[in-house]
Amino acid sequence: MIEIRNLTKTYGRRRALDGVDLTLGTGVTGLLGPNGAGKTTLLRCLATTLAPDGGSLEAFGLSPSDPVQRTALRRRLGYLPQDPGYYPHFTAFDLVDYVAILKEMTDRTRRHAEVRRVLAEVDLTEQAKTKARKLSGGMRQRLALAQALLGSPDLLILDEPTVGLDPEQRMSFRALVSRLGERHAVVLSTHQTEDVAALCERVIVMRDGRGIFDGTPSELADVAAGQVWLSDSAPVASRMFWRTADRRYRTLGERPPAADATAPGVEDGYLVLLGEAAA
Ligand SMILES: Nc1ncnc2c1ncn2[C@@H]1O[C@H](COP(=O)(O)OP(=O)(O)OP(=O)(O)O)[C@@H](O)[C@H]1O
Repeated sequence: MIEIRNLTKTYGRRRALDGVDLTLGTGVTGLLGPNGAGKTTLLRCLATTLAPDGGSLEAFGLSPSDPVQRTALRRRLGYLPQDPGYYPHFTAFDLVDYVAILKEMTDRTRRHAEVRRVLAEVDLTEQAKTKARKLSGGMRQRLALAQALLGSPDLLILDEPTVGLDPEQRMSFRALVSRLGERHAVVLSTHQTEDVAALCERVIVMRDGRGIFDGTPSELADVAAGQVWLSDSAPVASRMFWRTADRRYRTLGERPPAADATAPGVEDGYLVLLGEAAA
């Protein structure tokens, strides 16, 4: 459905994308990677808001480099950018309606029905008449998602959708996105390994403008197999350890004295992978 081949993008002397190859289908795909890895740049190319320098990108057989096909592609995608702007004095309804007008939904009755539908989908029906500036951060994030859902796009592109949400909001947001993943292709970027474990069928780890891992969350966790340990005292010889909720020490790497082996999680695999990539 989406084919990306050898995609490159350079800002000045900085290679933000350094030959990305990717094929995407339905379901939820997560892009994970440290700051500056190129996630936003890749999502912006996919959302057709940024032109790559080289390589090819095609979604649903449509290429954004062709103006006519680009317009057709835009009709089939919804995009939640990293910093969605909003007009503070608009109500939730008016904001989504405004985007619907920009999306060329000209029939007023049908457009308003669609605005009500997407507001209900993100559980903001009761806030429809509330001004955007009075909404909480989590509600505003859901409002931004609502505009991306207009017209039931085949492809949803979500750039760090869980940023700024509290744990409860994150949980309901994840439930919403995994529900959407049943019907749409969803690509999201995140710094939260819990997001990936909870809702992505596939995870791509990026670093320095390249994909360095492509697999399921449990395959990513397996990268740290045999390298995760729990002990009662702090491991003196290791720098990769942290306190757990049950007041033990979780160590990545060599086995500390008197430590028990434990099953790796997505975060463990991610950290080991980044450590290996940096070595
Ligand atoms: N408009 C721009 N002008 C110059 N450099 C840019 C621009 N946008 C991004 N970059 C650089 O390109 C690289 C990739 O940035 P990008 O925002 O795609 O990374 P990211 O993985 O999304 O990072 P983060 O997790 O911090 O959002 C970084 O080195 C960044 O500084």
